[in-house]
Amino acid sequence: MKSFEELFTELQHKAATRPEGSGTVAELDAGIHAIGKKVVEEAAEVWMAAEHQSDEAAAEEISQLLYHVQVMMIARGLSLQDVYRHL
Ligand SMILES: N=c1c2ncn([C@@H]3O[C@H](COP(=O)(O)OP(=O)(O)OP(=O)(O)O)[C@@H](O)[C@H]3O)c2ncn1[C@@H]1O[C@H](COP(=O)(O)O)[C@@H](O)[C@H]1O
Repeated sequence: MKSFEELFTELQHKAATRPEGSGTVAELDAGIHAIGKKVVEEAAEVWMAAEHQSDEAAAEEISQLLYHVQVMMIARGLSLQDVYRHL
């Protein structure tokens, strides 16, 4: 299990070191437009899971949405602090 902050640190490291086979690197290379489509797709899956599926399924979809939002942050060069200061 990992926290939001720990995942963000891991993804920043992947972006910097670009290991072979990383889905994060592939998604970053696909660009903002493609990442945006994943964010919207996962947001819709969160909505559907929350309305129609189990707590476990909803939690899993939410984790995937958080992942893609973090990838978007890294693609835009945003830090956690850049976002947290709006919370
Ligand atoms: N937490 C995640 C994570 N959540 C979601 N995803 C990706 O988002 C996709 C969403 O799943 P779906 O069920 O919607 O599958 P899908 O629509 O069929 O997905 P695709 O066809 O787009 O692959 C998954 O297939 C993963 O590619 C994630 N990919 C990676 N991570 C974590 O990110 C870290 C770095 O991963 P890599 O860069 O791949 O090493 C690791 O700790 C991973 O556990």
